[in-house]
Amino acid sequence: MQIAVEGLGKKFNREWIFRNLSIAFEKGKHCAITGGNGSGKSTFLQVLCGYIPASEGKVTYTFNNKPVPTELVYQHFDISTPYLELIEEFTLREFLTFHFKFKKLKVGLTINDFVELVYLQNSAEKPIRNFSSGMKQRLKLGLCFYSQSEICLLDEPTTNLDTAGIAWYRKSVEPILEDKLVLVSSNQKHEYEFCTESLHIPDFK
Ligand SMILES: Nc1ncnc2c1ncn2[C@@H]1O[C@H](COP(=O)(O)OP(=O)(O)OP(=O)(O)O)[C@@H](O)[C@H]1O
Repeated sequence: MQIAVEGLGKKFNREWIFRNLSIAFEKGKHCAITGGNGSGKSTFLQVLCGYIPASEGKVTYTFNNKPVPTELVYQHFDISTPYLELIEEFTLREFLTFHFKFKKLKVGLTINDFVELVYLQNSAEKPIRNFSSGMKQRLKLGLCFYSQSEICLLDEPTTNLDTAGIAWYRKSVEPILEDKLVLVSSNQKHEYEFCTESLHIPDFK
């Protein structure tokens, strides 16, 4: 699996957020996307996965040596970002049942296993609108960790997590590193210590 980024640029109105950005992401080479607040880390991740269009350049995805059309790329990744909306009216169990009709849960896991892995076993029948921000964050991360997708995009993964939650994140991300390509947009080293590569967005102004 490979994601090739060539001459990528994104501007909002007349302001270039990044430009002339070329890089290749490959399985096993987990990458930290770094830069200060407002430098364009989230924007880069969203362009990468096709949520918002590039202003110039292109992103090409290859799986099993075959190119994947942009409109089908979503089948291969999960993204956790502060902007991601959950369906607040659903209970956790209803939400997971719905979500895993479209995405595949990791082989061997059940929805009950998932709920335990994200430490939400006492909240399976609770509406998501009543979750705390840390509970929602563990849910978002779990959706990335425990799916069959090959790519895991994590935007500020420990946002809203307390010390125990951060320890949970660090422990939970380790086992997925063998199966998935993980890209982490972050300013905090403890979120991306496992990464072997880095991309500093301000270098592409
Ligand atoms: N939809 C939009 N329209 C106009 N400007 C935008 C839009 N989305 C982001 N921006 C601008 O693009 C720049 C980069 O924002 P982005 O959220 O990608 O930064 P970031 O590096 O992820 O920041 P942070 O670390 O604070 O989360 C900012 O100046 C932001 O105001």
